[in-house]
Amino acid sequence: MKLPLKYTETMKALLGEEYDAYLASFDEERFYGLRVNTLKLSAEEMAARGVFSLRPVPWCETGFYYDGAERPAKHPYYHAGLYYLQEPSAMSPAATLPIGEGDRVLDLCAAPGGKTTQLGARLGGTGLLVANDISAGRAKTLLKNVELAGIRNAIVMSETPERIAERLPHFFDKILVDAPCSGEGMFRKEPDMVKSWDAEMLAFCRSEQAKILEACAPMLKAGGMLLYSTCTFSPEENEKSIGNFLERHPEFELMPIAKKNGFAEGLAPYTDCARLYPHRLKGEGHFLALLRKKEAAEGKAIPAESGGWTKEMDAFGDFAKEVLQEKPKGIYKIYGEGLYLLPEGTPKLEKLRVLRTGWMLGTLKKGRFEPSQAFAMGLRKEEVKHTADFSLEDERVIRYLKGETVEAEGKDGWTLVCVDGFPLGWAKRQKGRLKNKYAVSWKWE
Ligand SMILES: C[S@@+](CC[C@H](N)C(=O)[O-])C[C@H]1O[C@@H](n2cnc3c(N)ncnc32)[C@H](O)[C@@H]1O
Repeated sequence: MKLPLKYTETMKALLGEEYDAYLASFDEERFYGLRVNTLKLSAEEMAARGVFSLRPVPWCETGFYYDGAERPAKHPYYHAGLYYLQEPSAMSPAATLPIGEGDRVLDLCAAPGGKTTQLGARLGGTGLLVANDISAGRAKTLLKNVELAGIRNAIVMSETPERIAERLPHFFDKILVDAPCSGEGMFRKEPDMVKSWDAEMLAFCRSEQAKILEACAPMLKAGGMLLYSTCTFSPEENEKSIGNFLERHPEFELMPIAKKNGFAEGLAPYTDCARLYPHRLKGEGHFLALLRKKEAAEGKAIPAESGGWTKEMDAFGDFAKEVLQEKPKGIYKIYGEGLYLLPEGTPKLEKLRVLRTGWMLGTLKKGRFEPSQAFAMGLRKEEVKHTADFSLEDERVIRYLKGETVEAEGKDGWTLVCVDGFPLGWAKRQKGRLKNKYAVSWKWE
């Protein structure tokens, strides 16, 4: 691969005698990664299924390498949201940010959702996860991945960091900024990225990163933590971005990141940061900085959404009685024709571009309730009375995912279709035939 001269000169200066090993890594095979969605099953349970040849990623408890030829994206378990395909070094930011039960977490540059789904799994259904991406198109992909993972407690939006900061000061316990960057760490995996690399792009990224970090400062509570990551090696976008931020914000301090599993120190004086290089570990490239906000001015309370059962929701009440073991608990809210279950403490978000608030249960139309794909994905089989559970080898699984009508005996009415006990979507059963209600845009191609 032909690398820009300016880039190789910088890397030589950065790596010294390690530079040749770094260059040699371009001739090595790339690593494929898969991260288990622990909202559905544990990493051990996934490995025990033996469907892929999984080897652990050392820095992420739920991450595994797999063989590229195995194509896990073309597998029913992928459609069941059992895992997310993620480059192994990209698993490090969300694995490094400490997450506690009940935290309010913001993933500010989130699309397509690799780290959002990881944070959602780490929250384990507690607290609140706000996933944002400035690009409206990419935010749609983010939403799909949040739904596929079965995350019930997320808000997905497409906003500028400044507008979120205006509305949600002192609100978050944790923030992850996986910043837009020049992508030098991806040159090996995606050689086309080299073409867009130049000084102008670097300058643009630096200025974006500074603006994004600036907006984060007021959003964190005192004691809150911010994990800044990039997939680039450039000191300007990494240690310098962090250094400039710390100069402007003495209320923040840099926290040490353990240097194990091949992680290298950040450049002095920011040695507490971590650098991931492809010649030192089995992954591409990343930079991580963990910051803690020592103090914050008292913030005023942000008004929270409230709900309450209304007559229109009775159609869902009837559905729940018929189909579910128990009606899910939480704040019920109608937006447009959609019925949603909101996580506790959901802030009022008027005037922000929000794609999704909480768990979308379905639509209420003309006194009828129609369950959504997101509802199916957030459920566990045990929560539903009527299911059609096929084994992985059953040819009806792929036929269902293709949108076909399949046969399965059982009680007439709404039925949750599952593979090996994991929900795939809805069907309406009539006389042993499952009328397909799988989301059209999710169909198996
Ligand atoms: C490195 S990618 C994020 C990858 C993502 N975290 C994941 O793990 O799947 C950076 C993202 O930042 C978004 N972005 C760029 N500028 C932004 C801004 N000012 N505010 C929020 N998002 C921004 C881009 O649209 C892009 O999707």
